[in-house]
Amino acid sequence: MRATAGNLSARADDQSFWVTASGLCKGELNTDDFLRIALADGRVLEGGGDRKPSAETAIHRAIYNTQGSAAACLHGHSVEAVLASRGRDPVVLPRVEMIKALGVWDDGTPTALPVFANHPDVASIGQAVETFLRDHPRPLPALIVRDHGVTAWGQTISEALRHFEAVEFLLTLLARGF
Ligand SMILES: CSC[C@@H](O)[C@@H](O)C(=O)COP(=O)(O)O
Ligand SMILES: [Zn+2]
Repeated sequence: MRATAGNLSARADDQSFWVTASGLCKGELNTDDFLRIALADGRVLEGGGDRKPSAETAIHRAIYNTQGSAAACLHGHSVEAVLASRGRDPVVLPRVEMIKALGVWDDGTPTALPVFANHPDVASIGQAVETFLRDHPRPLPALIVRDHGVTAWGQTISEALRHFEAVEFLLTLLARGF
């Protein structure tokens, strides 16, 4: 998570979630570096002090508001995500063994990762994500913002990390010409 890129969140209860404060190095976080956000309207409910919530909080909120089972969302940037998201919409993940880490076990399950435009106004990305996830009730547990990076989610932090790492592996295959 180079140069303060990335943001991490976990659902707190059925009304709110914790998200990393904006602009921080993710390798140096402590418990003061998280803010609790209202799912209903994005207001800061707790924590942070002089810190602001992640600039990409709206994307996390869209996921929690549409994926009832999502308890953690992880966002990062990688060279491979930028390369693989260029010229592909959606990004169809290769059906190699690692696809099973995303819960894809048969040929009938689509492996298309939705691609969202990297609008400067992140709220509009969040709106696009919410609209897509409401229209696609059984999506892959991840999405990609073009020229930017992946956000993956899961029912636990560990599962969200597994999904994130699996997507990054599969994007690396595409970026390397698979
Ligand atoms: C290195 S700038 C990256 C940011 O613009 C953003 O994309 C990001 O992932 C981190 O934003 P943040 O507000 O710190 O959560
Ligand atoms: Zn980002």
